[in-house]
Amino acid sequence: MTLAKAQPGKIPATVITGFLGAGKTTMIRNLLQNADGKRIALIINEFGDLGVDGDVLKGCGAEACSEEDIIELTNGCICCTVADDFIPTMTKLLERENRPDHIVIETSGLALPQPLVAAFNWPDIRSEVTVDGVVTVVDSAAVAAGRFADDHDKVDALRVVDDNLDHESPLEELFEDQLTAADLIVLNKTDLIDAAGLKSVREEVASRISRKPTMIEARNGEVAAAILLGLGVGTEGEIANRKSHHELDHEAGEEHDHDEFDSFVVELGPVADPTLFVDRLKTVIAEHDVLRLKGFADIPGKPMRLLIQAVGSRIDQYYDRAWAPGEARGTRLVVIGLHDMDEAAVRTAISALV
Ligand SMILES: Nc1nc2c(ncn2[C@@H]2O[C@H](COP(=O)(O)OP(=O)(O)OP(=O)(O)O)[C@@H](O)[C@H]2O)c(=O)[nH]1
Repeated sequence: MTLAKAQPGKIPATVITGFLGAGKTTMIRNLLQNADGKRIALIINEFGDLGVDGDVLKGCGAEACSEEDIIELTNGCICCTVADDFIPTMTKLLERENRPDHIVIETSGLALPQPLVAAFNWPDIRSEVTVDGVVTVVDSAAVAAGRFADDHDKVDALRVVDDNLDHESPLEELFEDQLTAADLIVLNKTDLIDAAGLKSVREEVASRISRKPTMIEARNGEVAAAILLGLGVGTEGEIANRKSHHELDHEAGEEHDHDEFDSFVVELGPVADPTLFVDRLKTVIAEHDVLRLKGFADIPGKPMRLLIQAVGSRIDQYYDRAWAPGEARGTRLVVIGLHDMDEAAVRTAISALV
């Protein structure tokens, strides 16, 4: 890949984006464990009030990135808090005596990468850092299952009765916006689909964007550091040509917000039977169309907490670390869905599982 536009003296920053649960944190964890001796500072932005990603990454014990190099931005989606949150964080990072070799930024699964990349054109940042590249992680199984494809016939039919329906679904728009910003697309979770499925995912992804960024395939986010880092694009100089739906709408007078999505945290007591709990959780997720659920469960008699990760109704679980001395044991799950998700009903359904 070309290094022509790499800027000597500036710290390269890689922006990693992709929809909820695509595998961004998993890919970064793998990167930190195989960083070819680079010292990496990590800025993580998560949607939902429970820093699960930060916890997962801090617990990975990789030498490339100590705990002080992991910075969590928790005041909402990074694309909306660029001036208040991201710029001051970057400035502080750059003032450090011991500067990192590379900065990796994980956006929330609901963030538009464009405003973040554009922030690298701010004078204080531009002189010191450049965007090495934007990497968009795709959940190939979710694409194959039609998660991001609107039923256009249905929408067209609804539009006949409601002219205000001029938007694609929020999922479809975000999916396209995150692809539009990409310098490299990682088609992840290839283990969950067959070769024919993967071929149609490639075609579908390609059909969503006019540019042709490189597309690679991965499982469990296993992509070599030499591929992810060192793209040398300087994306901040090109981002004006990769406008999101929201920027285009904004030019037409509409504002961007995250009202289309909602999140809340459910706190529960101990979970006596984790197998049964997870099994029933799948049903709750499917019935209420929960997009993403993640958190930790307290299993009586176990010294470790159980990490629960659901993307749609596919759930992974493993004991990730021991409860720390003095740490209050408890079950805490963050739930993310579309804004019309019935929070009270989901809370009641999940609470009934323990
Ligand atoms: N089967 C399979 N599961 C995967 C793969 N990559 C990630 N996962 C699982 O998918 C779930 C979500 O992965 P994350 O890495 O947390 O996804 P994310 O994009 O960081 O999620 P958000 O930060 O919530 O947007 C976890 O349970 C992962 O173990 C993969 O290639 N195959």
